[in-house]
Amino acid sequence: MISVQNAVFSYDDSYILKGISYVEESPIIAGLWGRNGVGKTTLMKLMAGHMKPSEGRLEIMGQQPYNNVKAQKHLCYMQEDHPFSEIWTVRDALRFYQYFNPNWNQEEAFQLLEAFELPEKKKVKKLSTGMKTALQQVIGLASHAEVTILDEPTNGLDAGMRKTFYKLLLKSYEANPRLIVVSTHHIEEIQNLLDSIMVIHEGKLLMHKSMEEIREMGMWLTGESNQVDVLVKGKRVLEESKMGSMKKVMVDDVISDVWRDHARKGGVSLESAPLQDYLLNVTEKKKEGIR
Ligand SMILES: Nc1ncnc2c1ncn2[C@@H]1O[C@H](COP(=O)(O)OP(=O)(O)OP(=O)(O)O)[C@@H](O)[C@H]1O
Repeated sequence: MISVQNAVFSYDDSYILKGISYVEESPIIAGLWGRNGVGKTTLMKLMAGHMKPSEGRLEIMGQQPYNNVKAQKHLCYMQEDHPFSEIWTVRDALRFYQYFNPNWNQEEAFQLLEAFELPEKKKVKKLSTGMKTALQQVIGLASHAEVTILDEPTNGLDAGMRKTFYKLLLKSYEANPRLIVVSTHHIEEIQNLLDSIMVIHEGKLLMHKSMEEIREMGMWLTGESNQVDVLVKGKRVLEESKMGSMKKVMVDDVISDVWRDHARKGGVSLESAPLQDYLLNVTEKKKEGIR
């Protein structure tokens, strides 16, 4: 459905993406995560055909997306702060995207408008930031495009609206599975909806894993400093803190029976690291080190 082969992108002489390869062959909800400014939007714009890679090749449903109407028929890209015409009402915006999206589901569009409490007759330019984001997600979901790309779909949404969005995203996907790529900073909130995650770091794809795999990664060990030090010797430590004689250390490894056994013998407690903390640590430059 999406194939990205060694995509490179630079603005003038500044390289943003330094060779990204990514293939998604079946309908799933895929997360895209990375620190601010790493190039998530850039990658999404390349996938959506809004920009051309400096090198490499991209295909959406077998078609290269840049400047290609055939590929655009399979695609719906809702970028952050999506440009809408100044004179449009909410209804006009729906009509416009209905025209360009052959799989558009009008019934779902109206249900989504209602769920987000978006008034059809209101001018888009008069919507609040959160309401405008909600409108973008109504369009993205109602498009039923084979490849739907949502850039920061919860930007400006309050906690209640984010919850509504997650519920509607899952409902829409389950009724009509397609490839939905979602970039997000709210990884803890959305992780239960995702099937896989891509992590971009320093212009490269640092990880592309299933959620089952990535949830297992990273663990905290807490106990007497000397015991913890023995256990983490030779391991990749991502974060540590001391409280008196106690130490808490995050290790880049997966909890296993061997770890459980060693931890029990050393009187050290073991727990899995929250995903966001793990990702922040593996994308931090200088803190980690091998013991
Ligand atoms: N038009 C442009 N000209 C030059 N540099 C740009 C332009 N647009 C973006 N950049 C730079 O490209 C890099 C990647 O930007 P991008 O918006 O893709 O990152 P992002 O991961 O989506 O960030 P965020 O999480 O903050 O939204 C940034 O360093 C940004 O400053």
